[in-house]
Formats: sequence, structure tokens, C-alpha cells
Amino acid sequence: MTDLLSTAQMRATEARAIDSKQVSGADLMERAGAAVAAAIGERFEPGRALILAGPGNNGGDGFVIAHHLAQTGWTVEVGLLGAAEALPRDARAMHDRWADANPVTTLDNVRVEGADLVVDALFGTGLARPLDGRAADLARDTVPATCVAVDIPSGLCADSGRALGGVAFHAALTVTFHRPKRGHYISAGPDHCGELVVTDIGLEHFAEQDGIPLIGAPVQSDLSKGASAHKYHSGHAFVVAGGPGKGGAARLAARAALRIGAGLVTVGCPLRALTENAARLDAVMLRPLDGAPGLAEALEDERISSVCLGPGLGLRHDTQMLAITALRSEIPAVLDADALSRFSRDPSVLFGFLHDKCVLTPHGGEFARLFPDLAERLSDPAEAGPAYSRVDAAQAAAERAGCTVVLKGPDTIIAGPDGRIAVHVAAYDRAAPWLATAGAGDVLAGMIVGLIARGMSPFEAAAAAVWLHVQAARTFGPGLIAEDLSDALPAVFRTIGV
Ligand SMILES: NC(=O)C1=CN([C@@H]2O[C@H](COP(=O)(O)OP(=O)(O)OC[C@H]3O[C@@H](n4cnc5c(N)ncnc54)[C@H](O)[C@@H]3O)[C@@H](O)[C@H]2O)[C@@H](O)CC1
Ligand SMILES: Nc1ncnc2c1ncn2[C@@H]1O[C@H](COP(=O)(O)OP(=O)(O)O)[C@@H](O)[C@H]1O
Ligand SMILES: [K+]
Repeated sequence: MTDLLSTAQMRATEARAIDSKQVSGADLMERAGAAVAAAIGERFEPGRALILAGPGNNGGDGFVIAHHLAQTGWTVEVGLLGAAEALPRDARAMHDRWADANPVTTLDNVRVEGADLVVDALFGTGLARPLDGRAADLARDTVPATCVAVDIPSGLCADSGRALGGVAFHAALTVTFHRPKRGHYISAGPDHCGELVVTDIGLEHFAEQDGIPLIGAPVQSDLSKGASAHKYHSGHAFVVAGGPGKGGAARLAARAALRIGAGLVTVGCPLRALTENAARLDAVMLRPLDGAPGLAEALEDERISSVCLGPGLGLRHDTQMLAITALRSEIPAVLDADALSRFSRDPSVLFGFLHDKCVLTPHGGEFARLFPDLAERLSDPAEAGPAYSRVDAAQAAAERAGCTVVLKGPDTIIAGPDGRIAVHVAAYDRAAPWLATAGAGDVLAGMIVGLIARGMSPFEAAAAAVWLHVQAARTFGPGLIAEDLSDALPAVFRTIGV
């Protein structure tokens, strides 16, 4: 499992290593700098390198890199921010080794024009405030294709992935140490980092706490079916649909629930929409519903194991009544789209009915309607690290709602009411840009409700569905529309051995 560390966790690991006396800070710096130089050597032909060295240990790494690049045929220039005398001890030692035989200029005197490679060793995990002055100018002027960031692009908050003050370097390659940090993955992190390489600098033995898990492929045995399985062993998912002409979203969700393995799926819709839905559904069953009382009656069937509401439901009063009815039944429920937005005027009404078997799947806009104060903290300018992050917001939302919250986006954060967190990021080798398409969210809601019907816990179902959803998009590739996601699931299942 890959996990994402906070800066505090990384610092604690480093401190434990140094306290053990098995390794020194200088050793770690030497290994870190050597690892960056090696990654550069694998990707760039020697030429003119400009190293931007900051006032802390990130700058110290920069001097190690200067030393290694010079030994492998590069012409190296180093510009230092601040005074050499003010560098921390290990960084000072690396500076002195370099400065013994080479000039060191000030950051004010360097020019990025003409450099084949710019090594951003200004700030790493110690960044405390926005870049300013010359550092901010260099962040704007450096061409991403020539930039290699040491540990993290300077200006980017390693805890939140947000650019402090809105200014941070963009790199073609970021080389970090020991484990990825949250900031490499969430929010703007991937956009700033370019390619991300995580290198071992010998700290594995000293890691104590795990970071936030990055969701990987589901366990095959959680998804496979027994040879003698009966359809009712895999649960019955119920999807509530809107009126005539509005049923597409619910049908997408229903089909996804069936494809992901729910034994039975029923779409419940107003009588007026029955013909339309009947014309478009085969394996998915249909049941006419007379508003909230009709839903209450339908959900009395004890074989129904999960319910999905929201896609295509509309923003009228009956959506609120349908949602409350579903929640009162205490059947595990996935609430998406209109079932969330309908409560924007007074979210506490919704919170009063939610229970711990519910999953809310808001995108950023829906999240802001239900949790306006948390969304505001996310959109306020990030001025100091650690900045308020999407992880913080999702965690606070799940605690307030008392259920699982899936905050969707290219980086999707899953938070449980018990404080549990997992993250899926559609970036780097999991990028899925074609997933940003109408109806993709409806399919995700259906996948989650299908897995809950099969018996997974809300949190596990959300985590597995988010991974499968992206994997289906990647498997289908360019040209993807929401309809294709469910049809790509069989191929995905085969590749993970289901
Ligand atoms: N944690 C570890 O185990 C290791 C850390 N190493 C390096 O050490 C780095 C962390 O070093 P530090 O803790 O010294 O932190 P940094 O080097 O990131 O920066 C700290 C210095 O910058 C100042 N500062 C912060 N934000 C500023 C801003 N916007 N404008 C001007 N000055 C600002 C701080 O007051 C402090 O003097 C890591 O990112 C990594 O590159 C590596 O050498 C090896 C191992
Ligand atoms: N750039 C992107 N890369 C990967 N996944 C994305 C991207 N943008 C959106 N998604 C995913 O696509 C889905 C979109 O859901 P949503 O915004 O509810 O759309 P809709 O309402 O049209 O169904 C979410 O699962 C989200 O995580
Ligand atoms: K950096």
C-alpha cells in the first residue's frame, strides 16, 4: 500500500532516525541529493544546470546535487537565497564543500534564461509562508519542462497540495524522499509536480505511523461470486428515478449497480415515467412509485439491501420527502446530486436523518451547498502551511454528517464518520481525464450502491467503487462517455482476477 505522509509525520520519522544514531542528518542529505542527481541523470543530457538553493535543508540538498551533477559533466551554477552563515548545520556543511572549489552567487543574480535545467531546491517541507520577491519571480519565470523540484515544488504546501499565496514552481520532475506527501497528490499537487519519483533514503526502519492510504485495486475475493451463489446472495439495490425525460441518470446508476454485481436492481419511478424507463431497461427491474409513501412501501421488502437517490431526481419538495423516507427506513443509502442539493437551504434537516450506513457523494459544488463553511475555508487563499486541505474538509464533513462522505474530483477523498480517510487520485499513472464527463458521477453512485448491496461496508464500497470507476475509464480510454463505464467493468474484473 502506498500511503501519503504529512510533513509532521515525515519530520518525526527523520528525527527518530537521527536520534537512533544509526544515521546522521548529513547522511540523509547526501542520500537525498544523490538520489535527485541520479534521477536527473536518467532523464536529462548534461548541459548547463542552475541550482536554486534555499535557506534550509532543501537548499542543503541543492548543494549535494550541485556536487554530483558537476561530477557527471554538467556546468553548474548555484544561486543561494539568504546568507551561507544562516544555513542549518548540515546544509552549511554541504554548502562549504561546494563553495571550497566553486563560486556561489545570490539568488538575485541568477537568470533562468539559458539554463538547460533548473533545480528547485528553495523550499521543501519547511515552507511556512508564500514565496515572495525573487523566489516568486523565479517560480513564474522557470519553464516547467526544464525544472526539477527537490522534494516538492517550492511554494506548494506539502500537507494540502495548495500553492501558498497562489505561487509555486511547476516542475517536469519532482523527486521526493521515503514516502510521497499529501501535497504531491491532492489538489494542485500533481499539476505542479510533473513526474513524481519517490526514492528510498534508508528511513523505512524508522517509520512509525502510516499515512493516509492511497486506494489500490480491490481484493479479488471481495468481488468474486461463489459457484453456488444465488442472486439474492448478492443483494438487491433500489434506485429511485425522477419524472419523464429525467430518468437517464438513474438508469446509469442502476446499470452500474447491476454490472458491479448486485444480484438484483430495481428502478423505482413515477407511473408517468414507466414507459420511458421500460423502453430503456431490460435486466434492471422497474417498479412504479407513488411519491414518498410509495417508496416507503417499496422499501418494506426486506430483501432490498441498499438504496440510491439523487441522480435526475429534481430539486422539488418530493426529492426531500423521498430522501427522508429512504433514510427513515435505515436501509444503507447512497445520496448524490439532487438529493444533496435539495437540502442546501438547511442542511441540518438532512443531517438529522443520516445514519452511519449512508454515503454522500458530493462534487465540489454540492459539497459547498451542504458544508458552506468548510468549502469557504478551502477557497480562502492559502497563506500559511499547513493550509486547510480537502482531506481536512472531507473529514470534518463526515463527522458532521455522521456518515461516509466521498468528496469527488480528480482527487477523491473518502472520509468515514469515525475519522477514517482514504484517497484516490486520478493523476500520474492513474490519470483519467475522460472521466470528467456528464453522468460519470451517477455511475459512481450506482457502483457504490451495488457494492453495498453485495454486503460491503459503506466506506469499503466507496473506496472500491472509486478505484473501479477510474480503472474502467482508463480501460476504455479516450472517447469515454458515462454509458461506457459499466460496460468496461467486465474487462476490469478480469484484469484483477475476479
Ligand atoms: N525530513 C527528512 O528526512 C529529510 C529532509 N531533507 C530536506 O530537508 C527539507 C526540509 O528542510 P527544512 O525543514 O530546513 O525546511 P526548508 O528547507 O523547506 O525551508 C526552511 C527554511 O525556509 C524558511 N522559509 C519558509 N518559508 C519561507 C518563505 N516563503 N520565504 C522565505 N523563507 C521561508 C524557514 O524559516 C526556514 O529557514 C526537505 O524538504 C528535504 O528537502 C533531506 O535533506 C533529507 C531527509
Ligand atoms: N479530471 C478528472 N479526472 C478523473 N476523474 C474525474 C475528473 N473530473 C471528475 N472526475 C470524476 O468524475 C465524476 C464526476 O461526477 P459528477 O461531478 O457528479 O458528474 P455528473 O453529475 O455529471 O455525473 C466523479 O467521480 C469525479 O471524481
Ligand atoms: K523544492
